Amino acid sequence: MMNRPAPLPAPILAARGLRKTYGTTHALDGVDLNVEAGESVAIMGPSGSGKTTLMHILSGILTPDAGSVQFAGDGTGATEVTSLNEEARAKLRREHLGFVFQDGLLLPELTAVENVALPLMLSGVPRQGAESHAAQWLSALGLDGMQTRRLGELSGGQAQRVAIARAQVADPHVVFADEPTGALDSATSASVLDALLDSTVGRGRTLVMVTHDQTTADRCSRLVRMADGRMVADSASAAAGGAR
Ligand SMILES: Nc1ncnc2c1ncn2[C@@H]1O[C@H](COP(=O)(O)OP(=O)(O)OP(=O)(O)O)[C@@H](O)[C@H]1O
Repeated sequence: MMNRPAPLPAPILAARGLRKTYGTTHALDGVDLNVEAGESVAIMGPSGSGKTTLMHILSGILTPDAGSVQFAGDGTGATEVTSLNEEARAKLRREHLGFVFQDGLLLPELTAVENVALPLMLSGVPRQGAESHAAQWLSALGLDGMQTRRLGELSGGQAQRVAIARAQVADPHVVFADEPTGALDSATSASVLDALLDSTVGRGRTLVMVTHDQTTADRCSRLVRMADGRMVADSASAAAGGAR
């Protein structure tokens, strides 16, 4: 038994006062969000409510008009993502963040193992080492024997598993997923979601996921709801100590 509580770790992501406007549209209208390491956060809300904009700003794909995002997962203290230039944000994304999109976005001319190895090779890992690590991830995601298949030779669920392997291969602290099962039937969707959760929060990593699907959201430890560019509900603040 510990006789005093461990110090609270800093959130892995801390967003303050995020605003983003497109013309007269307030895509984000003052969003604050802390994400703790090991959480799986589902972001839900109507179409156009700002979910993707929020995720893109949290992950340094987009910069906000106002507000800040701090990332504390690279072992060097908190990095103010919003003050980095495009090149530094690209490096941070490549080395510390993973991405899974609805349509996988695999390169069709590359094999599964080449697609998964690519992020490592872009970070300077030699091809052989990158591909052997990629093959291990494909295997962990149930894709033994699929290494040399191209996108057109994979089912939708298999392609999403390849996309998950690619998102994990550089061992990112946070994986961002935008409707990762949105294009799949419900049985395939459930097994791909299992793979995504096992490979992220199952290993103590953090998952931030946009979804329209309540069943998918229910598998996450936390649910954040957006409406009109604002966060209108957060299960972590609804229950004392957070809903985990
Ligand atoms: N590049 C852009 N240019 C102009 N308007 C944009 C742009 N990106 C987003 N918007 C607008 O900002 C608002 C929020 O968009 P966002 O994509 O974040 O919503 P969302 O909740 O992810 O929607 P969906 O569920 O339909 O994907 C919408 O009104 C959208 O039309």
